[in-house]
Amino acid sequence: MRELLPFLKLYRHHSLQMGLGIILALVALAASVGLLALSGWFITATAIAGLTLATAQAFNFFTPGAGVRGFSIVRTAGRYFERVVSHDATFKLLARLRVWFYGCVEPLAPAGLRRFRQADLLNRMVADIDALDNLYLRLLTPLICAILGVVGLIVLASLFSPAAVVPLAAVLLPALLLLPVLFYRLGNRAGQAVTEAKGQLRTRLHDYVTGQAELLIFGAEPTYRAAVEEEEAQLIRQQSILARVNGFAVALVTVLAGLTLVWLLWVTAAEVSAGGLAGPIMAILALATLAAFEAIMPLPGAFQVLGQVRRSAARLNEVTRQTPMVSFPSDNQESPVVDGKGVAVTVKGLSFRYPGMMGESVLAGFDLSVRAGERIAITGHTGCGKSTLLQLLSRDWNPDAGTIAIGGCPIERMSESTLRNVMAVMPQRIHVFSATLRDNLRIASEQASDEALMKILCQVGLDRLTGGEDGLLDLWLGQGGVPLSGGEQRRLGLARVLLCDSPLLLLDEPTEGLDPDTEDRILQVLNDATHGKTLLMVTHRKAPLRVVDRIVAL
Ligand SMILES: Nc1ncnc2c1ncn2[C@@H]1O[C@H](COP(=O)(O)OP(=O)(O)OP(=O)(O)O)[C@@H](O)[C@H]1O
Repeated sequence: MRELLPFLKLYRHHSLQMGLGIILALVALAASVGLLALSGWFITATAIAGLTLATAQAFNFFTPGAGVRGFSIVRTAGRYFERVVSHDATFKLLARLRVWFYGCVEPLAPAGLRRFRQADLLNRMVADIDALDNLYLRLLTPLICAILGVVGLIVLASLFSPAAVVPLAAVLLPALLLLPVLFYRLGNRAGQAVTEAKGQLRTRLHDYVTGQAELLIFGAEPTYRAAVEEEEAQLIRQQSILARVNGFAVALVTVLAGLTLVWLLWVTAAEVSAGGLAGPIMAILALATLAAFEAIMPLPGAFQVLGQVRRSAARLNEVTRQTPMVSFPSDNQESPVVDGKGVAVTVKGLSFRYPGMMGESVLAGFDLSVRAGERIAITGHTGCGKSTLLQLLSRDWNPDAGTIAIGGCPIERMSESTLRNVMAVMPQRIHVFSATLRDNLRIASEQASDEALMKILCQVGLDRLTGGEDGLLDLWLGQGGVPLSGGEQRRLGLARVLLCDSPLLLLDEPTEGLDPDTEDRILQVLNDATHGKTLLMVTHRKAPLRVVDRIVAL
């Protein structure tokens, strides 16, 4: 159960509200037992009172009638407020869990997240965190209610009939101890498998849907669909095991309730015949026993989901317990010196190999010295490490050996915000957010006015896109909206870089996929915009070499 500890610690922040939820659940349970018990007594006592006219006239119908109504109002109100309070606590808890999880994930990107597929990570973030709400709602609350409900019933029984304590204690106490253990064992393996299978199915489905075009073109769709169906069948198999265990739990508790009732009636009937116990009290005990089994009923289900909850917690811990490969000092230990509009970049003896990579290092003892305001192109055969160099400069990874200094300051001595502010990066793959064109641009400069955004769009030639209803900046991009061509995506990436106004620009293939005319135009913009700035541009093409001062072959 150690995997649950980090999450239980987060529960502390909402302990008051969660405690109130449990108290309200207990109030609702007590009212439920009271309602059944009093109703049983009332019906029996009324029947007995009705045997003679004298007793019928003397019988007080009003007080127990009011009691029945009172209990039913308290039960309804208790259940209502218990739901409101406990669900509100759960939502707050889920929000805290998500923020905490995101806080753990962020420093891992990108190096530490490489082993997780996107859909799998999303599944952990959504479904596995959701599963943790079971811990409070379906496990903790029913368990506490069941324990207190059973103890309360046995104490109540002991007040009226010591003989009734025997069947109640003999059945309810072992049930309280054994049902959780039994159903945890029965549901554990299938529960864990359900969590795992849901993750696998979502990941496969995501691949199947996003790769639909390729699958159809290459005729691989039936094979892929069969794999998705196999994952689904696996999930259904495990779910049906859980459903059978659940059915068994309901049957077992129902049989136990029936047997306990018969036993209780047997011993209390003897007491009633002997005159030691009033008939209506016997009815109270019988119906209170049935109500107590209502409190026991959720226990098997609760412990059945424990396997799923533990697996979800373990899957989240797999992510959160990783140490970030790159860590930044919280405060700047040194600041880079900006010379004019640019910064100098010095790389000495840089070596790097991706974790788990076989063969030679991507970079081995690489040196580079770039003056402030110098513009260089980095060329070399495919796979020689050009993009890796840019990623090392922006600290996506730490080098295995060697040093990098920007503006005379070693990059590991800069806080993350200083490093991000000193450079603007255009990566090889541009991420287009499912958002408006304006929002996609504003990730580079939150304060940029619409005029500034339009000016940049004109410069990179994206002003010719067909605008949304409210104008070009409101055009919806991304998966759900208008897809951009490869060349348009590159120009969006370039527009972001130009908006940043940083002294150091790292551009990875900025003109890839552009026709010669557009490329010329973009290079002209780049030439004008990068005067005085330091530019490191990775390229395979000849045209961009026109705008640089020096070419470095890797
Ligand atoms: N995240 C990664 N994990 C493991 N290996 C990687 C990773 N990224 C790149 N590589 C490998 O490192 C080598 C250098 O990759 P890199 O992307 O830096 O090359 P490049 O020179 O930019 O290539 P291209 O010109 O094709 O873009 C390649 O062999 C590549 O397969």
